[in-house]
Amino acid sequence: MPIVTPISAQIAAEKAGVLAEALPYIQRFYGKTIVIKYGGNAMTEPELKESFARDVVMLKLVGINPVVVHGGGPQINDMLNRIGKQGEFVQGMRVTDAETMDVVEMVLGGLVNKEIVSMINQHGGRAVGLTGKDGHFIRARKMFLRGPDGQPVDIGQVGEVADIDPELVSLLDTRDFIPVIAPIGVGPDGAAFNINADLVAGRLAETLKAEKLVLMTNTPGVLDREGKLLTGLTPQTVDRLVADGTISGGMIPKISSALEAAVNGVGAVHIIDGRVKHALLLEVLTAQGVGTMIKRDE
Ligand SMILES: Nc1ncnc2c1ncn2[C@@H]1O[C@H](COP(=O)(O)OP(=O)(O)O)[C@@H](O)[C@H]1O
Ligand SMILES: CC(=O)N[C@@H](CCC(=O)OP(=O)(O)O)C(=O)O
Repeated sequence: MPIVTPISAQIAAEKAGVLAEALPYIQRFYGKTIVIKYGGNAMTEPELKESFARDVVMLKLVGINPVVVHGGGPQINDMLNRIGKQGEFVQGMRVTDAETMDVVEMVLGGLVNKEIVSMINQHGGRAVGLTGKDGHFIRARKMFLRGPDGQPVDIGQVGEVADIDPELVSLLDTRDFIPVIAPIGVGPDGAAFNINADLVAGRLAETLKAEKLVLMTNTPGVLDREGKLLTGLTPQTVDRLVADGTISGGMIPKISSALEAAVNGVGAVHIIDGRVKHALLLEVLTAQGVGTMIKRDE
């Protein structure tokens, strides 16, 4: 007879408590869509990637529809370095010439996308990888930034979302597939556009009328100048934090996309630390608020 070591009553109660805690969240999100932005900075150790894949599969199995939008900024930088090029950013957006666009498509649409798809599938999910070129479902237009003098700055083949057709993603959801989306859009003439993944995730969450948008990154959330975690952020507070330089770089498109989603009807928007194991599960299925919550108003 196999020998079974009994776990202590206390550990058993703790484990049962955690599992039972998930019930109201499963009920609340059952049949609903959650858009998850998986940032390139959160894709570090294999163990973390695996915990992410398991979390996504688990959400799907309990009846929630996870839709993954991934980034891959650091992975693009690595590939650019290999061909002797240096990544260059303006206000958190990559300056994208024709050669860089090829690398972006190769890395995001190819390597990174397929790694995530394959990891989810290895854990029993049915993930399908897409870029906005598939069914032309993410239509883009060229993005112009404003320089300090108010003049437009041309950063090349960088796009903003013009329009998202939700049909393809909804179809995959209803057939129990898990869409995994690379942030590449298509212009009116069929050209590819490099779009910041936070912007795609935010617009997709709005278009799909998602219950929740979770942005997974490499900080505990939005931090103040002393490194303290800020939460319950509103448009007014964010404007002030950007103006005084507390929020900078890649956090700028992230927070503006989070705010837009909150203002445009996405029930809950969170920026969380993707370097924490099972951060996604903790965020969605427990009362453990990990990270910064964004609110539409005071
Ligand atoms: N106030 C802030 N709080 C937290 N992170 C900030 C802040 N301002 C700027 N950042 C930077 O934003 C980064 C996250 O954005 P980004 O590098 O684009 O991540 P991701 O690849 O996950 O999208 C952080 O690692 C940090 O360096
Ligand atoms: C226009 C622009 O900047 N596009 C991003 C797309 C990838 C991305 O957003 O990746 P992370 O989420 O990992 O930062 C880039 O080229 O890096």
